[in-house]
Amino acid sequence: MNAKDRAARNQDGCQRASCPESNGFTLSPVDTGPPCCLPQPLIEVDGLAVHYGNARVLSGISLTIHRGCVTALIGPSGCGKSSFLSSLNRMTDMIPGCRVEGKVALGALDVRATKDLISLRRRVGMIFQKPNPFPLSIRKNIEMPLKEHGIRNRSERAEIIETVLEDVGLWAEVKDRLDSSALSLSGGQQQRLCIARALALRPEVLLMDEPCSALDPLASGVVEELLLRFRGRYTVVIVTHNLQQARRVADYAAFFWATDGTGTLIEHGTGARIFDEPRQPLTVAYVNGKAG
Ligand SMILES: Nc1ncnc2c1ncn2[C@@H]1O[C@H](COP(=O)(O)OP(=O)(O)OP(=O)(O)O)[C@@H](O)[C@H]1O
Repeated sequence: MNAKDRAARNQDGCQRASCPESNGFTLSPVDTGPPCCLPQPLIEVDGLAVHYGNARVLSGISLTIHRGCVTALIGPSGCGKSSFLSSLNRMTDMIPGCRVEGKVALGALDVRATKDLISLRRRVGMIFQKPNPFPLSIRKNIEMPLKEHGIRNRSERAEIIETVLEDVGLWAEVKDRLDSSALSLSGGQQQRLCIARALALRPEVLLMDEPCSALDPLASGVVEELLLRFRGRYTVVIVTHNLQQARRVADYAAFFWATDGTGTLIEHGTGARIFDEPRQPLTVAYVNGKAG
C-alpha cells in the first residue's frame, strides 16, 4: 500500500500515520487481518446486556470491533468493561449467576449460540490482569495447550514454542532455561509468556484485561510495544485504566459509564477522536481526568 492509498483509507480508519503491513511476526494467525487502516468488522455486538443474579451491570451495548485493530475499553471502575470483555469469548459462562443477552457475532459465528467453546476460545484468546502461568516449566506452559489442541508432532511443537517466544521478545531471555519453572520468571516475563501461550494457538482475537496493571513501568512498556506490533495482525480488545497507554495504543476506543450500577456505552470511535475530540460531556470530563 502506498502513502496515498494509506492516507485515503485512514480517513475512516485508525488515522495513524503508519500502519504496519509487515511487523516481523513469524507465526501469523490462521486468518490474518488486514492492516488496521482498512476498517473491516470482525466482532459485532448488538444490544448486549449482562446480569449477575438480579443485578443488571451492562445494558444496551452495541459496538463493532474492527479486524486487525486495537480497541481500548475505557471508563471508571465498575462500569462493566471486564464483563463486556468476558462476554466476547463466553468466559461469562464460568461465572455462577451470570446471564448475558443480546447478539455477539465473531465473523459468521454466533458466539452466544455456539456449542464449540474450545474452538471459540482458540479463536479468541484472553490475557488477564495478573500473569497466570501454569506452575510448570516455561516450555510446558506453551506445550500443554498445543498438545490439548491436537498438535502431536514434537518438532512442530518445538518450532511453535520458539516462534511465539521470539514474537513476544522472550526467546533470548529464556532459551537456555526452558525447563525452569515459569514461576521463576519476573512478572513482566510471566505476562509475556502468557501472551506467547495465547499466540501459540493462533488466535484471531486477543482479549486483554488490564494486562499491564500488575507490571512495573519498564515491563509495562515492553508489553505496550508488543501491542503496537500486534496491530494489523491480531484483533486486540484491551481494558485499561491507563489513559496515556490507551491513547498511545488505541486505534479505536469505547467509553463506558455506569449509572445506578448499570454500565452503558457512552461513546466510541477512533482513538484519536475519543481522546482529542470527544463529543459527549461525560467523555470530555473522563479523558481530561475530571470525572471517574
Ligand atoms: N462475578 C460477579 N458477581 C457479581 N457481580 C459482579 C461480578 N463481577 C463483576 N460484578 C459487578 O459487575 C459490575 C461491573 O464489573 P466489571 O468488573 O465488569 O467492571 P469494570 O469496569 O471492569 O471494573 P474494573 O475497572 O474495576 O475492573 C460491578 O458492579 C461489579 O461489582
